[in-house]
Amino acid sequence: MSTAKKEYKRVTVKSLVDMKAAGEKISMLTAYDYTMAKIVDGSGVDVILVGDSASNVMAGHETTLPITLDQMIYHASSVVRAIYRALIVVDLPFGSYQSDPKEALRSAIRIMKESGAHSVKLEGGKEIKESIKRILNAGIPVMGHLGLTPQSIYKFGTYTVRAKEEQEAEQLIEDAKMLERLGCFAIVLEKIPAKLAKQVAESVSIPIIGIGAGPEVDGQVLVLHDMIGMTHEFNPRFLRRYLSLYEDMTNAISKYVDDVKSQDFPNESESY
Ligand SMILES: Nc1nc2c(c(=O)[nH]1)N[C@@H](CNc1ccc(C(=O)N[C@@H](CCC(=O)O)C(=O)O)cc1)CN2
Ligand SMILES: CC(C)(CO)C(=O)C(=O)O
Ligand SMILES: [Mg+2]
Repeated sequence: MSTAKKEYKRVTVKSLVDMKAAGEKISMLTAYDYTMAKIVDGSGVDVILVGDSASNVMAGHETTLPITLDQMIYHASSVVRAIYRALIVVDLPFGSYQSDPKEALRSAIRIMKESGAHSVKLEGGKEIKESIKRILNAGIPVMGHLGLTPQSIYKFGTYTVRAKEEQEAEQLIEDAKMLERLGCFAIVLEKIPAKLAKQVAESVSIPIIGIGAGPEVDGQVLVLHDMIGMTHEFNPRFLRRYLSLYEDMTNAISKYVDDVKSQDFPNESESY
């Protein structure tokens, strides 16, 4: 056997739009490091998001606001080295795009140049229209993010369901149509009523990826550490856990501690 790597057909922004047209649902998960990204990519996930949720999950911050562009680039470059198939999206962190469109483009360019990722994601609608236009003009694919936008948590004060009022719902549909018109390749909808999410997915031809947005959208995204049960104190109803790694790891690590204390580890076959 040669040492040639298995050839994968890469997921592209175009293949995602084609998947929506064909009715094939899109799977998306976060990853922030090489080892996890390798497992996620090898499992067949279509899109890997290097989310600014790394601020919570990796760094232990209360919100996504503190993570920096340099830190996002570090996470993204680690993920890029791991993947063969998935499309990689990187969150532009808080403060790296809100000041003006030129700064937004500079930040997006740094991500593309220094990490090797394929696209960026920005939170917001009409208020960041000019920034999105500029980034798209430079040939950088953009994913939108509407509904619950964690970078503006202090504007709302809570993580409750968004766009329950008629006026907010109409604005959200308007924003989604605008993002499509500008040329975004997909939109994340976070924590909004399932009925509204369905309506948005039917109103645009680009894929709508939901998190807490019900089943009638074009794909789903979750934070990896949530769905494998490592973040056991995070329990929103939209989360389905596929493993209980917090407990399993605690048990395994406790066993290791016991084995060291009792001098069961290492044994003869584990020694030289
Ligand atoms: N790890 C983890 N961290 C994250 C996200 C995630 O996806 N998982 N996503 C972003 C934050 N988004 C949310 C979305 C929903 C909720 C949420 O639903 N929270 C309460 C309910 C809050 C309320 O109703 O007032 C709960 O049940 O846990 C919290 C953060 C960034 N950080
Ligand atoms: C998955 C999602 C949409 C949750 O807010 C995200 O943007 C992140 O992980 O940073
Ligand atoms: Mg994010």
